[in-house]
Amino acid sequence: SPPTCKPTSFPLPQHTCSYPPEPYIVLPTAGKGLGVFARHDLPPGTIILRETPILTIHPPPFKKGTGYPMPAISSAVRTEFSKLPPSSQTDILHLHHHAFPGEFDKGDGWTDVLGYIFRTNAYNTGTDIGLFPRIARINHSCQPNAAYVWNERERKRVVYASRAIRAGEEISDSYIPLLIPREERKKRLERYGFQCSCEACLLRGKKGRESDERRVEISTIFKELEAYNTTISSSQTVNKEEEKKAIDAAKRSLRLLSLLEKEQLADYYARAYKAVAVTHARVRDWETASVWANKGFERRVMEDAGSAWTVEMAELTGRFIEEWKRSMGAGTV
Ligand SMILES: C[S@@+](CC[C@H](N)C(=O)[O-])C[C@H]1O[C@@H](n2cnc3c(N)ncnc32)[C@H](O)[C@@H]1O
Repeated sequence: SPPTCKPTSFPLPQHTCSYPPEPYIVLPTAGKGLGVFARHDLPPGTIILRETPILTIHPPPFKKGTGYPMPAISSAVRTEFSKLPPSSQTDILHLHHHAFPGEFDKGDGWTDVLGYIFRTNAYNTGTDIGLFPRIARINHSCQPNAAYVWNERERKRVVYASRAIRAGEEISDSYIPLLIPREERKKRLERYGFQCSCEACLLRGKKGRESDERRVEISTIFKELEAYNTTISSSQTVNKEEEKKAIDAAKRSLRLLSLLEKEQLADYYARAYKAVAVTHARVRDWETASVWANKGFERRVMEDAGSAWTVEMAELTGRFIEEWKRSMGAGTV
């Protein structure tokens, strides 16, 4: 049951609650270190955490294959760390870190621990990379129930429930792109020092292959549809071939939805809803286009009400509804 605000041992102004009613609690897990758990049922869209980075660095150039060079990362982190107050330094030093066997013996040893902490916990902050000590306690899943967005205006990372989360359930997000097969995901997770044991990663044999195929197909359909959906105009004249292409694209967008739902990849729903809306606008099915544009808008709003994506979906929804009304003859004399 959700915790109640207990009376404090000293009087607070206007008897305010002594702690914010956070929707999560950090607890030890079985085999994953600490983890973040829902204190009560969290409907999709519930904001779980909003956090400003405690430390950021401007990343050195990324090297394909080997990633960011660790010595440069460590040195940048050490510089920023030294500017922080002791309480923030303690928060950072308490974070979990993973180092590969032998890394500590290679010379830099413990002086590099900040680099390993950073490698294990950091997230992007727009153009930089930063540490968020509370968000850092969220464990990974390849079928996560929470998603995140970087809010540039507030300079905060926002984590929200992307699916319904039950009270007591562990909250998970993803450290890696998810539209790749299990073996590739496994490789990408190596730097964090664990093997994912989410439902998707535990599938074996035929079921495992089918899940991999679905993820690759989702990625292919996104690429196809996003390349195709660059322009839409209600008054466009189309020849037979173009019309057929448009019908196929609308069908593919519905397949995309069903694949995403099967894989429960809610992180990608907003992107898919836009693809469904725009492909249906191209075949002048304004009702479907309006409904899915509005769903996309609702998803984007829950991430960040003021983002360019939210504004775009609001505009598309308005436009498609106008076309829908026109197609029904509404507004004509
Ligand atoms: C960003 S931290 C997450 C919080 C961490 N569990 C802690 O105790 O602070 C990343 C580390 O958590 C652990 N971890 C995260 N997701 C995991 C998972 N799905 N299975 C096992 N360990 C996981 C790994 O040790 C990883 O290096």
